[in-house]
Amino acid sequence: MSSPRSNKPKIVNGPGGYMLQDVPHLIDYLPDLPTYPNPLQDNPAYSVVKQYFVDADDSVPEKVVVHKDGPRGIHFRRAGPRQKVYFESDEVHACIVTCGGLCPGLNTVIREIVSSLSYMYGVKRILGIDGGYRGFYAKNTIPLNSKVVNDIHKRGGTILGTSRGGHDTTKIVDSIQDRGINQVYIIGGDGTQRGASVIFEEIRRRGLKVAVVGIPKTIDNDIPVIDKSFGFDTAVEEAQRAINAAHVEAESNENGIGFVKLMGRYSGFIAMYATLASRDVDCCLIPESPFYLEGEGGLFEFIERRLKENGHMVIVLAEGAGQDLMCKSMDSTLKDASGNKLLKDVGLWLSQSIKDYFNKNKMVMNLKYIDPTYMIRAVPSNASDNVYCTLLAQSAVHGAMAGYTGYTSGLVNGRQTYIPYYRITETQNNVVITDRMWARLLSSTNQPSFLGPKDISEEKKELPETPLLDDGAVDIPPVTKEVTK
Ligand SMILES: Nc1ncnc2c1ncn2[C@@H]1O[C@H](COP(=O)(O)OP(=O)(O)O)[C@@H](O)[C@H]1O
Ligand SMILES: O=P(O)(O)OC[C@H]1O[C@](O)(COP(=O)(O)O)[C@@H](O)[C@@H]1O
Ligand SMILES: [Mg+2]
Repeated sequence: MSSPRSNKPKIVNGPGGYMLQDVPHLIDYLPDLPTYPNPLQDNPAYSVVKQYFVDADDSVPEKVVVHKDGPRGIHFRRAGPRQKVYFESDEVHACIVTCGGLCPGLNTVIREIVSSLSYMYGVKRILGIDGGYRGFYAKNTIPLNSKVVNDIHKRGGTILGTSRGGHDTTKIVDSIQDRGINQVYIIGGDGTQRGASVIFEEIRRRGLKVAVVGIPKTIDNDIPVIDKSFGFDTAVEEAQRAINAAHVEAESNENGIGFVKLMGRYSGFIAMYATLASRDVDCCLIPESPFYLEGEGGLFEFIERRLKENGHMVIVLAEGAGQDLMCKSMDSTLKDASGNKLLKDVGLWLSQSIKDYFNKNKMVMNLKYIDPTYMIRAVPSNASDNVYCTLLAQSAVHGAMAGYTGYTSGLVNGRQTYIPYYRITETQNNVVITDRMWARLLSSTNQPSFLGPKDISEEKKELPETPLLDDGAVDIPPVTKEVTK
């Protein structure tokens, strides 16, 4: 067990190879904090629920598929309300911030944090931080209550605004301290969770009674450990509209190609799931799966063959795919304000390359390029994402009220959990092209893998599985690929 104020991971080992990767608690560095009965015990809506409070020993396994003689493996603390809380209702001064790119469901998460705090725990003081991390020190705050957030879940985007860059730990923690904020809810992707982790470390170093809670947001689904990120289903659904349009255009023209570019900087999950859902896609190109254009087994040959067979085709491309194939003279070292690599527009480049190839070979071809990039993340979340966001927000609030801190609230194997930051920030979730899910995609599109046997064995060595949902892959340990920015 770690000592007070130590930033070593809290690990609890148990029999049969059980390991709990626990999250920090305020009493790790403030051991004398008083506790109070959870006000939920008097809430008429919850008092009828048997065993409503989560048992202190409940934990959730990271892997549900185990071998008979294998170890019990890594577990995370189960999320949910506790018998005792470490904050009195009128003591709580909470704030919420949204950072990074947009994602469907942001407003729902904001709404449900506000509702959980006010309706479940009687909290009255909740602030919205305007425009991401820099809003802590460079902008005014937005007072939030259940009335203000009442119908925001029907809108896309975030009512709080968002931004990249601007993470100044000292200024942010100074602002938290000066305003007397004691619960900080930080909604954002991998970069944001890294930022939350350093904010938590600084708060612990200063010995403040402040719970720091991350809520994972990523349209790209590139956050590890969690089953999937909120808004992902909505984005995949929205992408169907573009793919349908591409199919209609392709079918109606001689040698028609419908070409759709989707988001996915390093991870091709949106493209993969949109393709699998659609069944109209002939070829899906993602960052994790290298491909080449010319010659035998290349993309051009495949397109030509598919057009000859079917008279039309649909291509889905994730924006991070094929970046290496593009003109070397273009500056590929440019970064955005958060340090993420700025991508070149591979969609325009590849569609032009395909046109050039068919012109050169004097073949008729009609390519229609559709770029719905921002449309799929700017829409409001769908019904199932709304429910998901609600549970996520409630879990985040229960954890902070119970004194946990320095964690990301996330769904693991269908259960809400508290995950220590280091597990969220150490790796990135990627499509593993030697997994069954990618094989399912290849078999549904009947596209070539563009890989030789050597590439496959290299890939197998490097990339064990990281499923979005249960992909049936049981025999490879859960390690993800490290991606440098
Ligand atoms: N390593 C880091 N340490 C501290 N803050 C970071 C770090 N990486 C990113 N951030 C901050 O997190 C916020 C969001 O990051 P970004 O990468 O743009 O989006 P996302 O959180 O969606 O990945 C930005 O304000 C950025 O400055
Ligand atoms: O133009 P922006 O706002 O930087 O967003 C573009 C990027 O945002 C993403 O949708 C997601 O990135 P984040 O998870 O960092 O928000 C990427 O797929 C895309 O490259
Ligand atoms: Mg990111």
